[in-house]
Amino acid sequence: MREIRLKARAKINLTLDVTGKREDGYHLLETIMQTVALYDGIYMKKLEKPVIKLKTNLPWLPTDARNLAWKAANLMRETFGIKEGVFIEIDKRIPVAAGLAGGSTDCAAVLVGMNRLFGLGLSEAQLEEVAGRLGSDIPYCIRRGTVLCEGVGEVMTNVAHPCPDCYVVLAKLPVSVSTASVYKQLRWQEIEQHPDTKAMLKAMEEKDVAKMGKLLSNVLETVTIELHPRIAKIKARLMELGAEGALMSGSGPTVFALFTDRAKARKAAALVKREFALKDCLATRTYRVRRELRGEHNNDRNKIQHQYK
Ligand SMILES: C[C@@](CO)(OP(=O)(O)O)[C@H](O)COP(=O)(O)OP(=O)(O)OC[C@H]1O[C@@H](n2ccc(N)nc2=O)[C@H](O)[C@@H]1O
Ligand SMILES: Nc1ncnc2c1ncn2[C@@H]1O[C@H](COP(=O)(O)OP(=O)(O)O)[C@@H](O)[C@H]1O
Repeated sequence: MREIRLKARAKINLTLDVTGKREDGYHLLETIMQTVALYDGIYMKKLEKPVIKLKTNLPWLPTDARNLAWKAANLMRETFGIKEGVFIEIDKRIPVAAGLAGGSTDCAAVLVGMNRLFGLGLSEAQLEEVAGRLGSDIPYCIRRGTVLCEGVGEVMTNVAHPCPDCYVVLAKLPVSVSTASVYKQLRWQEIEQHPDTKAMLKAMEEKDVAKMGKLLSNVLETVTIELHPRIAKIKARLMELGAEGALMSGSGPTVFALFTDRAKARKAAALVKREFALKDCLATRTYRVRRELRGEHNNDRNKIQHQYK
């Protein structure tokens, strides 16, 4: 194989709780992650020269070792003694620094692409292990689907009954939020309202999107909404426009809202985009991976055949 095209999909956090802090300062999480259909296009081609060349459609995005996709290719070359080089082109469609794991998912896709392009034969479990060396939510971006993530994101459990298919509006304020400063400002011991993760899993089992909407909860909102109160206004407007629920994703600033009706979701996205003068506001849908389409919730990672579409 000389070249490959992959779709690196974004994620949202349906619930996000902070349950403690590690000795190194990282916060311990309990979060239900969900893949959405929105993706960055990734094209990879083998090069004879031993170099990593990266190109993106965003002129200001770094294309050197600061880019997680570059880091992924580099780590794979070093770890597995790959002599040839690789050209990577990223068609960035996921808003950057948005709480949608755009960089992490590009990184995961490049790990998958290197595995296939160079015939390394690594299992999903092995890819997840390599991914964990590059960032805490990158193993999830390898696995995808509806996954309960604990630890700092790397302890993953496939959810028995994944999120029912529904429409998702993503609305990002044009502000940048530093994940590091959100965690730093979070007074996790004083949090009063914690997500009810078990109830969310039950609502998914019942395929009850309305119930899920009411249970959406993210403790990082307390910090980011204080910094950017317009996040709360966008949430309220999306609810007025018929959303079953609305929440900030990850450390923000993107707000997502769940809809059962496609036309309503598209209309809400168009209206919110105009009313709040947003560059990034669109309607997408939840994305299920093959194991979920087959009704499996196998946590034996070695048995899961890797599929990355
Ligand atoms: C908030 C979440 C939820 O899914 O997603 P995003 O908003 O990034 O999408 C993640 O926990 C984002 O994890 P990750 O992507 O690894 O965060 P990074 O930007 O690498 O971390 C920046 C800094 O945030 C702090 N940090 C990060 C993760 C964590 N569990 N606890 C922390 O305290 C650390 O100080 C770290 O140095
Ligand atoms: N391939 C990439 N795509 C987007 N951002 C990247 C990438 N590689 C590195 N970054 C850097 O990662 C930072 C966080 O971006 P991103 O992963 O999109 O945000 P988040 O973690 O909030 O979802 C950005 O400041 C960006 O410069």
